[in-house]
Amino acid sequence: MARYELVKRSVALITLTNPPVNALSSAVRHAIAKSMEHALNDPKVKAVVICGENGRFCGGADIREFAGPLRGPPLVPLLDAIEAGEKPVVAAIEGVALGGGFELALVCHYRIVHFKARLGLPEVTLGILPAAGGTQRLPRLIGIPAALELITTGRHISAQEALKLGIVDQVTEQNACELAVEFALRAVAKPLSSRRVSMLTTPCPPDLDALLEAVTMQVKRKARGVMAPLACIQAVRAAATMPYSKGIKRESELMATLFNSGQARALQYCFFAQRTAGKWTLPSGAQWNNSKPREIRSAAIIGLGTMGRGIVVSLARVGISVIAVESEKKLLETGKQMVIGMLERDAKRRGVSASLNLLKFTLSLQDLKDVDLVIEAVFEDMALKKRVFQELSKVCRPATLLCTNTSGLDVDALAGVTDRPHLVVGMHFFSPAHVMKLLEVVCGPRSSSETIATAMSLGKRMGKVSVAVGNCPGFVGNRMLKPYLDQATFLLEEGATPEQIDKALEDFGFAMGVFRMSDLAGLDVGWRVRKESGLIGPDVDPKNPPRRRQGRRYCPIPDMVCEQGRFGQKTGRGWYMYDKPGGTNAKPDPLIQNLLEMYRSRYGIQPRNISDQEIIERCLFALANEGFRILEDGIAARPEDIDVIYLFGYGFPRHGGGPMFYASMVGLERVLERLEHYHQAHPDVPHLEPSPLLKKLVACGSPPVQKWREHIKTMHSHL
Ligand SMILES: CCCCCC/C=C/CC(=O)SCCNC(=O)CCNC(=O)[C@H](O)C(C)(C)COP(=O)(O)OP(=O)(O)OC[C@H]1O[C@@H](n2cnc3c(N)ncnc32)[C@H](O)[C@@H]1OP(=O)(O)O
Repeated sequence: MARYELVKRSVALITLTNPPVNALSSAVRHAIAKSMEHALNDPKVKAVVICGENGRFCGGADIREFAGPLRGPPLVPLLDAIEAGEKPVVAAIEGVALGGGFELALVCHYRIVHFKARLGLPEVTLGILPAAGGTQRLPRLIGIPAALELITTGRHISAQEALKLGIVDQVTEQNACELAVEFALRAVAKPLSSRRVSMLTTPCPPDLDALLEAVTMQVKRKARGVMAPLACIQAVRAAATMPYSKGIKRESELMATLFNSGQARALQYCFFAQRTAGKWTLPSGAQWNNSKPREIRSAAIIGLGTMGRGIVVSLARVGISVIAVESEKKLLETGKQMVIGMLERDAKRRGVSASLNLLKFTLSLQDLKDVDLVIEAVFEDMALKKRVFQELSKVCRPATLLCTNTSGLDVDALAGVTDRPHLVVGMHFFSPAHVMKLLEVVCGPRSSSETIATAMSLGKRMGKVSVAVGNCPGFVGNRMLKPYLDQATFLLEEGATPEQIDKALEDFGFAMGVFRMSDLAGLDVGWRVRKESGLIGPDVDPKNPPRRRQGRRYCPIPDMVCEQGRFGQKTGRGWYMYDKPGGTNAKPDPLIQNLLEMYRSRYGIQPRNISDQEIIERCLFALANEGFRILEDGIAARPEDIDVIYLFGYGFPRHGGGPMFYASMVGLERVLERLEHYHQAHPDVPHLEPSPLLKKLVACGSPPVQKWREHIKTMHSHL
């Protein structure tokens, strides 16, 4: 857990050895304590260097240990003792120094950093605060404003920024450990008192209260309802107003308010869920660690609409040559200009040069014969997509992977029109594709494991969080969206307004309420899907009651909104009104209010007061209920995958953990009871009928999310 060596006859070299990130597990803390004691008591040792094995200093506390009882030596006294020791201690930082790892570096008297290393206090992203003195030492070292920013955002910084801020003493391109040993030898004769950060006086700005107030407001605006950043601010205030001995107690009290909170549990769950999602597995036994992806050097994108343009940018900026295809000259030229602009802006922001040389624009599919992979991003129309796939089959070399960016159409039906169904897979990006981190990799029944591995690995290369899902209408994300949207529109019928529903969801923590999100996405997309699926238009049986379709409750209000040409932000009108087409400032529209009133009086609906609790329960429990069905159907392999999709693709608040984790946190019994209640009140809404899996889990004593898989029969997995 930590290796102890004497080097250069007088330097104790302590190497943390806890792969993969040298986390401070109880065993590691124990080993550090023992090694330090040895070093401080051995007269041969004049100085100490602490480093981490395999080029990684330390990734912080072992997050997995947070779930159980705390064991092993507590970190604060251990770190205080290192700082107080009479022999100079140098941290040799390579790779990462994060969280408790950064706090360990802060108690060392000197810090030598490799130029590629990253440092930071990301505890806030895990729902806690840096409680091993981080909130007390960092402000003393770099001042309140800079410390506040780092601690409340959890941002990682580069070695260069750390040097500029005064956190580290030297940045090196050499081996940091070797340099640290030299440095330690030179430090032996020097006094240590000014190197003990906890003994420094915090440089305090004259307008401390105003600064703290401004940061509090900013945090509340950015992360509504999130507790940890507010606790961080209070801890930093203590660093400014109290001596270290008192500040550290305050830090510990504040940590106690967070440590066992639901938000901390949710955020820590998200950390691991995100990593679990990459570990896809198929019933055949093929999985992430036994399926080799192909190398992709060149790709083609068909269609330069909003999605296509974002995908081109995502590929080109990671060094893949891209041929972009459009059907008309004018569309090609517009798309080209937009892609170039996007890439140039992106490159400027990242301080690199735009990879425009990787791009080629063409009107001819014939130009695609040699590419490694094609992503089709044409209009969401099955007949059109089939024509494209047939054509691609003829044009591309037999080994080319054919991918579709459809947001819900049958990937296997597309595979079926090609000469290579095993090389067909869905790559469902989210708009804007160069910004949104989610990628659903849709595995058709005939997609080969190599094809899936390639799509997953390409997603990772583009910086996406890729989740493997099965093939069904809407896949995971959009399939679950339907009951969520339905509940929102039923609530409109019953008396709520779009603003009220959005506010309840945004107060819950969603980045955007359902109606603002729909306005952003464009209301015409769903309208077209409803027409194609026979819910509206000439195929509807005239004898059908007006608010029922296909034997269940149906709300036609979204169709009425679209009939007025209100397609959302792009037309300047939707569920809200905007200053102009493309505007983003949503204001309640009296015309929508009138429409709702007329609608209710036409159908004799007496509007009622609807509580925020009912809004949250009906929307979110219906969402999770569909998630349970998706698990039963084998469309998602694990609840973590569903949660990751909602966190990264649909703005579900991280501190809620995702719809499935949220359901488990509320209590599955409670979710079941509320769904039964709402289904009784609305028997014509099948989505409110509790899923068999939910009932089964409750009957089994509501196991934690991580154990649900054991209760799912995978007989008919679609993955
Ligand atoms: C209870 C004792 C009291 C302690 C009091 C002091 C309190 C301190 C608070 C903290 O320190 S909280 C932890 C702060 N640190 C972090 O948030 C860092 C989290 N890790 C990362 O950001 C990244 O993992 C990384 C270090 C930047 C490396 O990224 P990379 O992409 O290279 O690898 P990953 O796939 O993310 O991780 C590999 C592997 O390691 C697991 N892991 C990473 N960090 C930790 C950790 N701190 N604790 C436990 N496990 C960790 C990760 O889950 C992966 O595991 P897998 O099994 O392969 O999925």
